[in-house]
Order: sequence, then C-alpha cells, then structure tokens
Amino acid sequence: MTTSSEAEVVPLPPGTILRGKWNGNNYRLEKLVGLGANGQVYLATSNGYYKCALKLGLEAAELQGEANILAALDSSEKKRRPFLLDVDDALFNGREVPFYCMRYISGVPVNAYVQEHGSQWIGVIGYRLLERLSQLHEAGWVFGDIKSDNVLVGDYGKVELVDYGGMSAIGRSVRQFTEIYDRGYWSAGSRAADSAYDWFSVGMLWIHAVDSKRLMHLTKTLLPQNRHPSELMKLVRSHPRLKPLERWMEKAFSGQFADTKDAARQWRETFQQSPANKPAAGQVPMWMASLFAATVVLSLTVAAVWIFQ
Ligand SMILES: Nc1ncnc2c1ncn2[C@@H]1O[C@H](COP(=O)(O)OP(=O)(O)OP(=O)(O)O)[C@@H](O)[C@H]1O
Repeated sequence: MTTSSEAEVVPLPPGTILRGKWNGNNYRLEKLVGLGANGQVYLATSNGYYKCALKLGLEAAELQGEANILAALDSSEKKRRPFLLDVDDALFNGREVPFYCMRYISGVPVNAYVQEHGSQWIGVIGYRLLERLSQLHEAGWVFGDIKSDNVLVGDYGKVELVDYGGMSAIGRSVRQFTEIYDRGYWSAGSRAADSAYDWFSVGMLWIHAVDSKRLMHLTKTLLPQNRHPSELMKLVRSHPRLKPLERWMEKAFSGQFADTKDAARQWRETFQQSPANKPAAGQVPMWMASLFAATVVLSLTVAAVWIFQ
C-alpha cells in the first residue's frame, strides 16, 4: 500500500474490477455497504469465488493505520479466523487507489435489528456484545467507536463488530469515536483508552436503540456545560424498557465494573431478575401471536438458552 495522501475517491459502480498491484488478487465490487469518514466499504467477490468486504480509502496513511491494527488484532487473537485478508493498491482510471480486504460480516445495525425484531432481543445481543468486548479488552484493545452502525446483528441475535481499524491499544488515546457515544462529550471521563470507555458507549448504544428520539432531543437542547451522565440517567429512569437496566447503566456511566466479564455477568443477572426484560409472550395479542408465532418461538428459544445456560 502506498502511504501518500490520495485525492477524493468517488463511489465506484457495481461490477467494477480491481486488481491488486502487489498481491495480484482480483476483486469484483458488488455493492457499496458503508460510507464512513475514512473510506468506502464494498461487498466484493475475490478471485471469482469468495465474498469479502473491501475498504477503499480517502486517506492512504489512515487506511494503512487501520490495516496495521487489524493485522495486530489477528495476531493477538490467533484462535479465531483472521479478519484482515489482503492489503494492496489497485490501479483505477490511471491512478493508484489503496485498499484492504476483510471478512464480510452479514447483519444489520443493532438499532435496525431491535426495531424489526423487538426489544426482547436486547438481553441476548447486549450479553454477546459484552462477551466480545471482554475478549478484546483481555487482548489489550479498546474498541472505542461503539455505535449502532458498527455492531452488526445477524440471525438469532449473533453479534459481530465492524470497524476494528478504529481500535486503540489500552493506555493510548481513543483513535476514533462518535460524539453522542463518547464519554468525553458527556463529561463522564477522559478519552484515554480503557475498558470503561467501551462500557460507557455500550450504555449509550442501548439508550440510542430504545429511546433515540428523546436522546437526540437532549443532545440538541442541552448546553455543553450541562452534558452529564445524570441527564442520561433521567432518560433511563423514565423509560419502561430502560428502567430495569438502571443499576447497570449507572455502573457503565461511572466505570464501576471490576472488568468487562463482570459487566457481562451483571448484564445477565439484570435480565434474569427482571421479568420486564424477559420475552413477553403472554402479552402478545392473539392475532399477532398467530401471525408471528414462528418468530416468537424462535426468539423465546434463543433467549431461554441464553438466560438459563
Ligand atoms: N467487514 C465488514 N463487513 C460488512 N460491512 C462492513 C464491514 N466493515 C465495514 N462495514 C460497513 O461499512 C460501514 C463503514 O465502515 P467503517 O466503519 O470501517 O468506515 P469508517 O470510515 O471508519 O466509518 P465511520 O466514519 O462510520 O467510523 C460500517 O458501519 C458497516 O456498515
């Protein structure tokens, strides 16, 4: 990959073929799946047969930094399938475009998943997210940019993170973050990369997923000097879906878990103790129950396995 700064990269049409200059792999771009501050992500077919996510950068040095982090993450988590698959430059319309390729994650952002499948999934998804974060933290990384778009949920509430390139080594400054999920924005602590930074963003993720209108209203109307976790806790206490999470949220916003395993354990206990947070099959109207019977049975099964395992 080159390290010179590149000019703007315009979105490329489906069917575009990119050939890696150094490693010689061919990629057919199938569709644009993400547009971020640091580049464009495409679903691509590699060498005619396997699917991957290809990220084209606007800024070669930034993209190289992300690829380095993905490579370091793969070597610190050797037991799982590698995430980074290729790093190269492609010649396109006479100019060099830097890119890297990673495992393609199918799934939808957590907000969309909860909207479509119901908030009874929060327990399962939240627990799996905390388990994944616990692995990262134990390996010495802080994810940093936890937000709905970076937490993809697949079938049966399977959780995968994307945008590992924005991660930071524990003890450094957080490299990438999104304002409303950021501990610093809410005057709840520094932007130093520690596990508690991610706990804070996880708390924000659930307020955003369940009560986004009031959260957006709050961010628009609060004066910067009044941004404080106590304002967030007012939202939590006054929302029926968030209220049962009150104690967990308080700890997440003030960094009071022993570690991320403890945060996951307490998350699970919260859902075991609170009937309001368990799937409410009995409250489903008859017409809806029959219409969605298959979905309800499926979600109950997964939630039951999760709660009682
Ligand atoms: N491996 C992947 N598999 C599937 N989709 C992905 C993958 N990586 C990224 N995406 C999608 O592309 C979007 C943008 O990617 P990414 O977050 O890496 O870019 P970014 O420039 O860092 O974005 P942002 O400004 O949002 O942080 C993601 O939110 C996600 O929807």
